[in-house]
Amino acid sequence: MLKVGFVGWRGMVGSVLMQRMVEEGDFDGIEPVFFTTSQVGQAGPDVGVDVPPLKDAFDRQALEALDVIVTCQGGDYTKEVYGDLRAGGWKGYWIDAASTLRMADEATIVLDPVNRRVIDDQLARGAKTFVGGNCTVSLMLMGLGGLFEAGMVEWMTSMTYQAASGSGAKHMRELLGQMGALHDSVGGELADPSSAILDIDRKVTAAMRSGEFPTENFTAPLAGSLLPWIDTKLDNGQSKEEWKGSVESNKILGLQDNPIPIDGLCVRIGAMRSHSQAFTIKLKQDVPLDEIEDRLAKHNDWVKVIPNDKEATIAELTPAAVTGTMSVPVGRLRKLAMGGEYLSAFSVGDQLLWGAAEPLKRMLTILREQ
Ligand SMILES: NC(=O)C1=CN([C@@H]2O[C@H](COP(=O)(O)OP(=O)(O)OC[C@H]3O[C@@H](n4cnc5c(N)ncnc54)[C@H](OP(=O)(O)O)[C@@H]3O)[C@@H](O)[C@H]2O)C=CC1
Ligand SMILES: N[C@@H](CC(=O)OP(=O)(O)O)C(=O)O
Repeated sequence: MLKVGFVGWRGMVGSVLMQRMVEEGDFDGIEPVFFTTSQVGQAGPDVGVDVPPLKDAFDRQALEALDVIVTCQGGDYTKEVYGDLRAGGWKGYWIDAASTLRMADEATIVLDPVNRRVIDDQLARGAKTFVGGNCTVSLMLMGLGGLFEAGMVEWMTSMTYQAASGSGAKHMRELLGQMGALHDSVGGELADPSSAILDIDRKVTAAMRSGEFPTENFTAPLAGSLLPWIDTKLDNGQSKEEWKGSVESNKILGLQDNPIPIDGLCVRIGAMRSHSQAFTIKLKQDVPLDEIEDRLAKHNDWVKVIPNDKEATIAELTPAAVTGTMSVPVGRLRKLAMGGEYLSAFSVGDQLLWGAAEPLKRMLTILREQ
């Protein structure tokens, strides 16, 4: 029976992972050990099987005794622990949500409905380090996997609409705080149907720009606004989030030697936990739309093609409809005015499920079934 250590299980990503593993009975047939950086000795989570008290996440001996370590603790933990463990000769499997190791040669980015072949090849070669992809990347590939599988894509842009959860739990709280502050600034006017909308707008804008507006985490208003920059700046002017869209996608697809150009702008919006993306896809050939829809729909069990009409789009292709579900709808499929080789698409997906926890959960299952 695999002895599996979980680090970061009580964080936001970790909690979603625990929830999914309990739902699918994934704790049967493994020996789970739970770790913490702050609550050593306290009771572990209720996952339906007996678990020992929480162990210290920096206890080398306890970590070295494991066959698998699954961590959602974040990049700082990975930096502090992974290198030393490997240098000390630990040969277990490391499954990680953080970006730290993704582009390292020894690491495989896991998204098995898209790259099971790559994962199996790496396992056969003795690879031991498996990392979940960036959320927008994983969600894009879950939605558009059929086109990549068929080798149809010449290049692609991805313009993202990313939810607050991608920045963490405090940011989700702050978004709601900002929404509340905006509402509070015009509570009286909203209760009065005859109040002038431009007065309401002026007051809301003043509230947003005031020193009291809660912006400690985002550093700027997000509610009622948006933030067209995510993560740090690279020398070429891309944000790091935009860079990931290209390098991680090609690594997942096993196309590093002949990468598909993928680029775009990453934007934070006031959604809670589902990321959306608008794509312009340059196809290698003018393929009929019905064939495209068919390939997309058949690629995996979670993608859902939404007809390109207003009712279906508004009912099914929004964060409000998708959050908390495993579904990755893709719609707004049509040929653009530039010509038959130019396809538009729009997709939505839960950033904490397929965007973070699910690929890790499934990698653990792949190891169990080996
Ligand atoms: N692949 C992807 O797209 C994504 C990856 N991530 C990765 O996952 C990492 C973790 O993200 P996220 O889950 O948002 O981080 P959280 O901040 O929610 O949790 C991280 C750790 O904080 C500690 N913690 C302290 N206070 C609390 C509290 N009140 N409730 C819960 N935990 C608490 C816990 O560690 P302890 O028990 O040791 O105190 C927990 O494991 C990120 O740093 C990132 O690397 C995140 C989002 C998406
Ligand atoms: N950066 C993503 C979330 C995230 O954690 O990404 P990564 O796993 O690549 O660091 C977002 O802000 O939406």
